Amino acid sequence: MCGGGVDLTIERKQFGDRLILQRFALCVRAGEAVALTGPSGRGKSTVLRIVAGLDRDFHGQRQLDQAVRVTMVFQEPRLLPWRTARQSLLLCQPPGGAEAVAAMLQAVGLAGAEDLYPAQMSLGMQRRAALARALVMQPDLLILDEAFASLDQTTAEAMRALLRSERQRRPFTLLMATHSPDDLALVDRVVAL
Ligand SMILES: Nc1ncnc2c1ncn2[C@@H]1O[C@H](COP(=O)(O)OP(=O)(O)OP(=O)(O)O)[C@@H](O)[C@H]1O
Repeated sequence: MCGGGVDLTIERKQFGDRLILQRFALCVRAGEAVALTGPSGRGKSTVLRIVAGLDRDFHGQRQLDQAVRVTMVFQEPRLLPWRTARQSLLLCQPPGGAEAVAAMLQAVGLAGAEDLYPAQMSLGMQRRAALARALVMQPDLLILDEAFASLDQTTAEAMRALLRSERQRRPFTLLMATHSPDDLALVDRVVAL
């Protein structure tokens, strides 16, 4: 086990009889930032879901410190349709309560949009709300699956800056799948699939 981070060995991962991953190992130290890159369909999201504990149907081993708080931002924002942005964040019972929720929504540029439902938000706004929901929980491990895709350059850069400042304020482990070369400046190490 590598210092409270992630220690993953996938001997084999199949969907039905399709072999997706074979003999893949990933070790991320606590506090490290790692990007997974590689062509579409190579298995990046699959690895992230396995690390997050959402997919246990594989041959191999996953070790994660029991006490680690993991949050994940999916490729699709996955907000609850019947909750406003503010309610979605509050529902997770974040450590800083309503004050932290308001501050985080402001930090992702959603001040004034706190009481909108997902259907009333653009995809980019939903993505930022999903990022805010993950960050406000003060995770030990944050998993991002192409979280900045479909954001315009300026907004994506603002989200990267937010991530950087959050990690400076309170160091946490970051594991992200990305196709964007701009994201690589955020990480210590790149793992190509
Ligand atoms: N639930 C599923 N059922 C069957 N096959 C799946 C499932 N999820 C993923 N796959 C298959 O697993 C492979 C890897 O998919 P995955 O989403 O992990 O790739 P990826 O590298 O993240 O791709 P992208 O960059 O396009 O997001 C693909 O061939 C995909 O068709």
